[in-house]
Amino acid sequence: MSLEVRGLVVARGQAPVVRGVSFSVPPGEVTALLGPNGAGKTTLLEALSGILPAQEGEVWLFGVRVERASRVARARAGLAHVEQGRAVFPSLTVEENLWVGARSGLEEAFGLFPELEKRRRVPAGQLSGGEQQMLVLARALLGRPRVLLLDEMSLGLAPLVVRRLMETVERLAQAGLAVLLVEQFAHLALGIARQALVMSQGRLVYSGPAQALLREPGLLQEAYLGRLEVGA
Ligand SMILES: Nc1ncnc2c1ncn2[C@@H]1O[C@H](COP(=O)(O)OP(=O)(O)OP(=O)(O)O)[C@@H](O)[C@H]1O
Repeated sequence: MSLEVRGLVVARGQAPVVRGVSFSVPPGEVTALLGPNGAGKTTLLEALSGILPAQEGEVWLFGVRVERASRVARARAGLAHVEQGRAVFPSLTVEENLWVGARSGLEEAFGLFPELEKRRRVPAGQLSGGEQQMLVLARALLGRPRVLLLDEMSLGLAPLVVRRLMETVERLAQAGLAVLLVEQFAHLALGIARQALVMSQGRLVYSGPAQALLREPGLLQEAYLGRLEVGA
């Protein structure tokens, strides 16, 4: 397994927001992490990448325990986290934004996103929302991660643009990456995922094949409402 999580508890202030979550993310596929607003998905990703501390539980990256390791150490171990919010440096050009990430790998990034190559000397603030998201993703990939955490890339983007991003995510997984994808467009996420996890009120209420949720929309609805047991 690329990433393994056991009994993870994470708090915001005094209140536990992630309450004993266990799952694993294998290489070479997308695992979708779904759930209603406030379920704890962002908090979970932040604890995985070391932005927030874990109160209890274990996080394993390629067989090494990292729940007390720094953010930088986890990044060095192969973890990349694309946070919510699409933060680019607006006054820097596309190229300069990528140089902030690394000095090499630019052509690879442009291979993945030809849209960006055409606009490499344009200030990132002038890009469309979709192009900015491609830039953020390209920057995360410059470090050649082996595990990729993606938090709601689609926020505020048109469905067509989201589809384009999902296709790229699918290709990245096919090339060997382990992807944990938090996504509001549940059907698009399930369409490229093998496994799905659904969180509700800090707990995992579904953990199983993505296809099962796609085939039975009622199941997804029940999971969102927190009426399913894990593994259902
Ligand atoms: N910075 C914060 N300080 C205190 N509480 C927070 C903070 N951010 C989130 N919370 C609370 O933690 C809980 C989980 O929020 P989180 O953002 O992790 O959920 P989410 O599933 O990612 O939802 P969303 O889709 O809205 O981002 C919510 O009850 C939220 O109100």
